[in-house]
Amino acid sequence: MPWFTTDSPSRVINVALLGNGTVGKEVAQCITERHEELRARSGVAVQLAGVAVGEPSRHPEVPRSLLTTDPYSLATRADVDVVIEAMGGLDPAYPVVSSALESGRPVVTANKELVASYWSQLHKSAAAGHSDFRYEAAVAGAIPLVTPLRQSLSGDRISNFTGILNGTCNYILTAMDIHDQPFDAALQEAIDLGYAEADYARDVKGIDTADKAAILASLSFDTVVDRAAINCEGITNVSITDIRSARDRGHVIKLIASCQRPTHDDDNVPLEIDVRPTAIPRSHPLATVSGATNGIEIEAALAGNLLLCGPGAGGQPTASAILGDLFTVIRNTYA
Ligand SMILES: NC(=O)C1=CN([C@@H]2O[C@H](COP(=O)(O)OP(=O)(O)OC[C@H]3O[C@@H](n4cnc5c(N)ncnc54)[C@H](O)[C@@H]3O)[C@@H](O)[C@H]2O)C=CC1
Ligand SMILES: N[C@@H](CC=O)C(=O)O
Repeated sequence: MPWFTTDSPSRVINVALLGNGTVGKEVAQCITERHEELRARSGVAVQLAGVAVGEPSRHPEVPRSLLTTDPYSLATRADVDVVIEAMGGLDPAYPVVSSALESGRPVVTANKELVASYWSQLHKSAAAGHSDFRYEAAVAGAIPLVTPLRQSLSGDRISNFTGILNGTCNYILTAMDIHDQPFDAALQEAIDLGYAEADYARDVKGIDTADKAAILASLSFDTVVDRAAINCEGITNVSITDIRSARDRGHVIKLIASCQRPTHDDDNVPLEIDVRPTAIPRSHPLATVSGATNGIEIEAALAGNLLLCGPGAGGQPTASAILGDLFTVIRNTYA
């Protein structure tokens, strides 16, 4: 039984893929190599209409006819049904994604900086164009988190969350703790494994974690978080001595993001989002979350304590979340 029934049994969905780096490459590979399997399972044929990149010569595996350096023209082309944005950054991502949404095209993005910085504007663009807007891949890689917050937990009342939301930082801290590895060597490994942002300062300074925490807080507490107001401290000042001294006390240092619902539901009381390296006891559930894995504890009135863990960075885990969103928007828009 296919996932969708459409007006045409051979419905073709044309996807504009913006970005063919660590994440985009994996998405492109799944769409092309698993085309028949996905068609049999879903009931629609998903194909790449084009791939926007910075330098076409660096992508010999993509047919030249599909490559473009103009993401705006590709995303708003008349034959494009869905846009997947995996370029990163704000420019041109913001004007391209908002135009696609306003013109009625559903958009799936992995770009947390974009979603956190332009939360209200992008949701307004989606509403104006009656377009589905999905960003599961933007927070904690493959862990289903955005969809559970938007759907499964929407009738509950979340009181707080605490999480490890950056794979690069957790990889570095784990390597320093378990292997006594120097910071720079561990960072280089995280970059080589495809975990780090194009500008790795966003990871190690805690900026990426703050973007993700802002998205989670907006979803958890039905509010619009002022991203610019979040103070964050990254892991650049965490030394091997700090790690060893925490270890001697039975603790482990993690980059923790936390947020609590204000005690009074008063719009004037700002949400406090905290991002900082924190020594937690080895018995804490997040203490065993190691390497590029992410983990988040969510406390809700009815559900109680939830602990979600899984691969938080890397091309394949992120592609998993993007493909899930892709089939959700196809189901919502074309089925
Ligand atoms: N690498 C990871 O583990 C994860 C990354 N993400 C997010 O996914 C997005 C992409 O990340 P990566 O694939 O790691 O980055 P990347 O740097 O490996 O790839 C970026 C791609 O976008 C293209 N691009 C950049 N600017 C462009 C422009 N102006 N016009 C056309 N193409 C352009 C580049 O040519 C490249 O193909 C970012 O928003 C990142 O935060 C999200 C979850 C995990
Ligand atoms: N650079 C990010 C990638 C995933 O969001 C990280 O390390 O977590």
